[in-house]
Amino acid sequence: MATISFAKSLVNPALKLVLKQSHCSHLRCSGLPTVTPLSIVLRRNYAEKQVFERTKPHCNVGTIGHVDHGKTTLTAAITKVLADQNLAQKKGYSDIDNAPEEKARGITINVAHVEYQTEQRHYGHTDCPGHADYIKNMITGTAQMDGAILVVAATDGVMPQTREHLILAKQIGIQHVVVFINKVDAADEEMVELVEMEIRELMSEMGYDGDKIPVIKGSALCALEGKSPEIGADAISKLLQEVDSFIPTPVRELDKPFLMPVESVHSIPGRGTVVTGRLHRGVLKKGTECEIVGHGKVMKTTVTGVEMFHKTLEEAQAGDQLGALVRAIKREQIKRGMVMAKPGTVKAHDNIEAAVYILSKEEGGRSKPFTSFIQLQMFSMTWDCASQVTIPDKEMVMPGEDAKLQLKLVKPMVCETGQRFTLRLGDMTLGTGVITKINNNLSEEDRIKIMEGKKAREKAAAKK
Ligand SMILES: Nc1nc2c(ncn2[C@@H]2O[C@H](COP(=O)(O)OP(=O)(O)OP(=O)(O)O)[C@@H](O)[C@H]2O)c(=O)[nH]1
Ligand SMILES: [Mg+2]
Repeated sequence: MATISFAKSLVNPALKLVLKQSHCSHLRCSGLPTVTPLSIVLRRNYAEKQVFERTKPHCNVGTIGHVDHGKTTLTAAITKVLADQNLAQKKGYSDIDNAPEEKARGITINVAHVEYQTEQRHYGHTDCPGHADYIKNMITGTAQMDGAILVVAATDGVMPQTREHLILAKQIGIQHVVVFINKVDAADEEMVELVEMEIRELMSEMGYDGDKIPVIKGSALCALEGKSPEIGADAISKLLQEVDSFIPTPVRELDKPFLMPVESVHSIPGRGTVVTGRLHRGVLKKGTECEIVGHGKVMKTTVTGVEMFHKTLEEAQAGDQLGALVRAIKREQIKRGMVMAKPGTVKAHDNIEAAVYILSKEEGGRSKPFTSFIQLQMFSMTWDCASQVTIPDKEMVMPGEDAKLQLKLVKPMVCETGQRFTLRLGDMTLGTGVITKINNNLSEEDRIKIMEGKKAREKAAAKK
């Protein structure tokens, strides 16, 4: 967030509104520091003025793949090829590999944000220096990717981290992946073909359309060094064409159905009940029908007025902090943590799966591992709820590790796949995660068991 306000303070005030309506609102509601998109919309011209140049749609991509397969070399090569067409600033390998440290929810991630544009779009591109950084970045969404470029070296083929990054990409909802088979200068043709078959098979196994996925073969190093254009610069241009056409431009937050997590509720004499919060996505107008969901309730109502800074307004947009006057609902019926949304677009769930990163001790986490049946408090949007944890595929999770977890909540709360959350134990943040799957809601019997477990643990804690 600090970066965003810094960037905003550089903007001519007349441009603030434009920024707010375009990208900032989207950034602000992501709740995590994101650097690239703003650096894209803000460009320094040399008369020392900031100029707003939003001429093309924006898309976030990143390189993923096994260690040493050439992700950073490819990132540098892309900027070089585009710089030759005046579409990017050339970044050297070391500019990218010395990625600055970033902190998201206490988690330290080394991540390089590079920007460039093609004729079609602006891009924010993420490259991380190490495997652990990729895992953390994908889970915490330090730079959310709308699509990914999977780099596979022709000399090695599919390797463990190729798989691991792809599994995670699929789980967290990255639906579009373009493959770059790298290092073809160092492998014979037959080998390259075998690697292509192997990768298409793996993509199908992961639930992607392995036959249709674009696979480009080339050499990032040749492109970076300006050698053998047919496998160098030309292959990079081909890759970028595929990225342009295969990865769709994301739907802007403003175009999605509205959703506002409830922060607080007030009763205003003579007017009624006002719900406050920040509009997470979409637009909200006076007269809109809405549903208020969470804490085991679903209520229908109509928004009869929208206010910002004590002034009424016609329409609030994603990112706005607002108050919404609602018809015929009492203050006592609405609670923080519920979600106000377009009817039928959100549901409360209590049985979910997630990809989670557990903080190491140095990152502020605890020093001990945990096992199944630990009870953790889950925080997401404005709600928090006790949850019982199951680790389906290992004995325990160590600090500094990532894991797949099943979380059973003591009451249904609004959850969606791709939604991010943190897990806390007492006053300590244990980890952060993203919802990857929603399972059928718990039976009454299951819920009672979890509640009993919760009470027993509370009793034990009180005794201590
Ligand atoms: N022969 C050949 N070598 C390449 C090519 N691309 C990258 N390399 C070399 O492969 C090595 C690893 O490249 P990087 O770009 O650092 O790989 P990476 O995937 O970013 O590695 P990590 O960030 O450590 O996971 C370097 O020595 C590169 O020079 C290529 O097209 N051909
Ligand atoms: Mg690298």
